[in-house]
Order: sequence, then C-alpha cells, then structure tokens
Amino acid sequence: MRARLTLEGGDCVPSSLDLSPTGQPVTLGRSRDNTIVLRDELASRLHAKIYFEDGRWHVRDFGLNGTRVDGQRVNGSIELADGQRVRIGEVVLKIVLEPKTPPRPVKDAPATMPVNAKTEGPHNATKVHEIPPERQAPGDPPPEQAAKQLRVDELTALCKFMTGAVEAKTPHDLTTFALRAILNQTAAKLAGYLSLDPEDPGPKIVMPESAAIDVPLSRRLTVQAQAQGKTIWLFPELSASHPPTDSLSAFADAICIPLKASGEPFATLHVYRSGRAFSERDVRFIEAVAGFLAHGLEILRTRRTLEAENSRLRTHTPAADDIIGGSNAVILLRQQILRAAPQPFTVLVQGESGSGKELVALALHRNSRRTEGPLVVVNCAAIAPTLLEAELFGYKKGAFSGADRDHPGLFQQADEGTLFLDEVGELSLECQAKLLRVIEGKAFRPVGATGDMKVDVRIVAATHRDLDKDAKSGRFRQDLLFRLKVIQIRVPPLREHPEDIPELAAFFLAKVSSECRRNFKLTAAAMRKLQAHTWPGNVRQLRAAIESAAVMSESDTLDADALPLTGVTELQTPVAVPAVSVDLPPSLDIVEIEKWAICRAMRQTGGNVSHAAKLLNMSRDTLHNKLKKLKEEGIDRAMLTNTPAPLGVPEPVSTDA
Ligand SMILES: Nc1ncnc2c1ncn2[C@@H]1O[C@H](COP(=O)(O)OP(=O)(O)OP(=O)(O)O)[C@@H](O)[C@H]1O
Repeated sequence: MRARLTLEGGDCVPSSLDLSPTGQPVTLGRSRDNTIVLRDELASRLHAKIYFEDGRWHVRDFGLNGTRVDGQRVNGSIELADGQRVRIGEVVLKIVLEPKTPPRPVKDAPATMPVNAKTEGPHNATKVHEIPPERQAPGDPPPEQAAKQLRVDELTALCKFMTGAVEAKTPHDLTTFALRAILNQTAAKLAGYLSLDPEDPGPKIVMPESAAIDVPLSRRLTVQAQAQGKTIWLFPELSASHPPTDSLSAFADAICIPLKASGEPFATLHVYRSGRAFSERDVRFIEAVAGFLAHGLEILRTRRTLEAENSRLRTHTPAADDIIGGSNAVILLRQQILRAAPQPFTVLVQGESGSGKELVALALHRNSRRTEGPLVVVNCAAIAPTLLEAELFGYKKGAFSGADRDHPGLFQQADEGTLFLDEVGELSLECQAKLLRVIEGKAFRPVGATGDMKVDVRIVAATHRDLDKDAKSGRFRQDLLFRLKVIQIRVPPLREHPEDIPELAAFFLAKVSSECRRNFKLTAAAMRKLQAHTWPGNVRQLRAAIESAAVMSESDTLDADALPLTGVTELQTPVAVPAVSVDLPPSLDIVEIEKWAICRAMRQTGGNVSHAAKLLNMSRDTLHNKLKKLKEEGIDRAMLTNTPAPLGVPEPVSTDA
C-alpha cells in the first residue's frame, strides 16, 4: 500500500514524500542524514521512523520531546491510519494512504528510485515529487527516454550557449547570458542568480529584468541547496506547503542549483516555472548550463586576479625614469635607453656587478613596443650548464630522467616579449652556438623534440665581463658577440657618478622607511662616509648598506658608525671624485676585482659559501659557479681560504682577513 506524507505546518525538507512499502524506512530528525530533515529545535537528530510492516504503515518514536499522532503521544510505535497527522515539535506531516494519482513507475531511471528512499537523480538532484504523467508536455518522448536524453534542439541550444559564453568578458555578462539561455530553452518563467559571497559585486541577477523587483529568490531553497550541495528540484503543492507570502507560491515548480567549481558553492541558480512541472530534460539542460556557468565564473575571477597582479607588476617594472640620478653619466644612460628601447635590435648591457644592468634591461622592455608582452629574466650563471639548454629551449616529456612532462623553454615563454639573458658571458660554447642560431632568426628544437619551433623574442643580454677579451681568447664566440652588441649600453659604476650618492641614498632610505613604517634619516657624518666610499659593489652595495643600517638601528637617525662599511678613509668634506679606499685591490681590472672580492669573502668567512655569498651580495648558486670557474683556473677553495695571495689574486690590504 503506497502512501504520501505532506507537510502541513512547520519546516522540513522535503516538504512532501511518496512512500513505497518495498522501500527503505523513512527516518525523520534534525540531522541531514535523515530522509526527512526537520527544521525544528524540538526535534532530535534522529527523532522518528515511518516504516511498513505486516501490511500497514507505522511510526516509531526515538525523540526526546516525543512524537504525536493526531494529538496522541506515541509510546514505542503505533500504526498510522489514512489522514492522520504526525507532529514533531512544530512540524506537522499528514499521511495519505493509497494516494489517488500514484506516480507512474519508470524503469531503470534513478529519478524513480523507491520513492520513500532519499532520492538522487542522475543529475544528483533531490527530487521532491514525481512528475505526474498528465504533466508531460504533448509530444515529449516516453518518460524512460525523456529522463535520459537531451533532444537535438536542447543540445544545439547548449552548444550555442557555450560558444557564446566563452566570449563573455565579465561575470555579469556571463551570468545574464546563462539565464537568458535557460529562459529561451525551457518554459521557465524566471531565472535568477544569487551570490552566497557577501563581497560579490553582483549579488543578485534576475531575468527577465522586469521580474527582478517583484519576485524575491527563495531563501528557503537557497539554504537547502547550499546545505545539500546538490540540485533541489521541487514540485510543491504550493497551496498546501507554502504560505501565500512565500516567493514560490506564484509558481508551479522550482529548481535551485548550487554553483560550485573547485570548492564550496559560491552562488545558487534559481529557475521557477508556472503552470506545470519542469521535465527531466529541462532539469538536465539547466544543470548543464549551471555547470558551465560555475566554471566560467571561476575562470573569469581567476583571470581578473591575474590581470590585477599583472598590472601591479607592470607598474612596478621600472621605466627609464626609475633609474635614480641626475649626474651626466645617468642622464646619458637614460637617453640611451629611450633611444634603444623602441628598436627591434639586440642590446648588450655592460657594467660591473650591482651597477644597475638589470634595471636597464627592465627599462628597455618597459619602453619598448613589446611592453604588453612577457619579460623573462634568466641568470645564465645561476643555472647549471648541463641544464641551461633545456631551460632555454624547453624539453619534451621523457627527454631525460625527471622530464615527466613537456616544459616550455624560456624562449617560448618570452614569445612576443623580451628575454633578458643576464650574465650572458657565462654561457657554454655549445649554448652560445644554439643562441646564435635563434638570434639569426632560425628555428630551435626543444630537447627530445622531433620538430623545430620559432619564436619572436627580443634579446637583451648583460654581462660584467669584457666579452671582447673573452672573444679573443676563444672563451666567447666572436660571431655571437657581433650579434649581441648591435646596440651597446654601458652602465657606469657608482664610483664614476658619486654625485648621485645623496639622491640614491635618499631613495633607498625612503623605501626602507616605508617598508619598516619608520622615518629614517642619515646624519651629515653618515652621508660623508657614504660619499667617501668607493663602492666596489656599486649601487647594490649602497642599497644593502643603507638597508642593513636601518634595520639594525634602534634609532631612526643613522650615524656613520651604523653603516656596515669597513676600511673606508673618511674625508673631511664631500668630494665629487671619490677617495681611494684602503680596502681596494691594486688592480682596476674588473675580473681581477671580482676574484679579489671572492677570495676576501671566502677568507673572511672561513670558507663558508653561504656567508661569503651574503657578503658578496650574490646568490649561493652564482658564487658556486664562480668558485667552479676559479677552480678551472687552478684556484681551489683551500687556496682561497688559506693562502694569503693566491695566483695573482691581490692580497686584501685591510687587517680583518
Ligand atoms: N640608478 C639606479 N637607481 C635606482 N636603483 C638602482 C640604480 N642602479 C642600481 N640600482 C639598484 O641596485 C640593485 C642592483 O641593480 P641590478 O640588479 O640592476 O645590478 P646588475 O648590474 O644587474 O647586477 P648583477 O650583475 O650582479 O646582476 C638593484 O636593487 C637596483 O634596483
């Protein structure tokens, strides 16, 4: 004997349920695990059970606050008769035995699971009510098929929606496009989007727009869909279960779908219709649109975040104006950058370590026609020579052990933009040959690939080495050098423009002040000390000295002794030309100065590479590579740390070694 439970008072989900004698017992309670979830404070988590036994329906009470049938408290269990009302707290459910319009049995379709079981359709919907056969639209295929297949016109509409949806630029456009597609394809009267995120700029969108003011989207359905995380498909007997004030009372059927992509639902999609119930196909169509909408909205949001991040980074990429200094040397440098930037040619930036070569490369990109394209920076000295080729040109999955997927090389990543090859002088001869081919406009082949590829990349290279000298000694390819130095820019070392020290110091001081939320100042003595120093580490060393003094100082006023500069001959008055510091190596050959600095740092730190790298203001990898090269020249680590003056490396003059 079939039966039906219908809500008459209070709140529960679902609000009506068909019972089958062969189905599972129906449980009632506050917990979401129950077949009927009671929204009532007085209900226990599992409060009662309705079950079929000996040809009759019964109710068994488990609740603390009791269950009543037509006013009588249930002790243990009692049999239910037609028309009786089961009351738990404020919830009143009427039982009707053998309802007059029994649901039409549908074979195989999960939407017609034993009707008193928790129903989850193929689309994972909680179906509250079967669609009576007389509500099928004329011309619909039999329910068996209807439940399973979208028709050609629906699939066409879906494809049309998807094709158009990828063009949508904003979440609002995409949402209205989806709502319109639903209204056009189904017989829905109203479709709405309701955000669950309080910070969503478009919290509610209703189509047609004329209905937006008059029809609120059901809060009850929203809560239900959000809590259950799946489609709620309601065909309520509205007059019975909804007060006339309820927003759904004007409709015959309603669907509410939680929109979620990778996490919790962030919105719900409401679709209401009048006259008759939605068909199974309607629900499937709406679910397909909802799924696409949810993912589309997430993609648009991610894109927005990336665009904001990108524009933030662009604003932080320096232009020529961000190169500080009013000296003739820096004015000339800025002019050269502005002249070179728009040209399509390769630029070779030369200068000592820390003098600002990377800053120049960034400014070249920022002022070029490729500014909208990517800027990819690679430090050729920091990548092991064996890996460099794969890094630059990419590799295919399986090209070598550890290559578990295709990897686009830096050239590919920089397509239509700029590739900045820092420390280009450190490239192996083999890599130089490959680089030459790409610069000559020829194709390259990723490691392990069978085909060649071409990219449109402008190369800006930088080096602190004397590449002409290296080319003469055969260490660097002459033909590559010619290609690289179509435009040459020399970045002057700081000792050639000491008049910029006060401005640079003020700039770095302002930066560190804003980072530390303090207001640092330099005393006159401190400024004199800065101006008297010869800065072998150039602007980078100046910056590091100021930052280190600031963060280590308890006071906002930084005096000379706060500056971590040793062996400086302090002069009485600031000078235009710097004094020679006693800790300078005798030779001014930049390669020799670097060797001397490495030797000194290694000795000072007792051979600790990490500490030495910190002192030298370079990465550990860079120092390792440089140590390796020194070793190739016959200067090993022991010699560096123990010998006073290894192989032509000048002995530091100061006494702290
Ligand atoms: N004229 C300048 N104005 C402002 N900041 C500068 C200037 N020159 C250099 N700097 C700063 O000094 C630091 C070192 O600069 P950069 O990294 O460009 O030097 P580099 O010559 O590329 O060094 P390396 O050869 O070691 O890579 C950076 O923090 C940079 O912002």
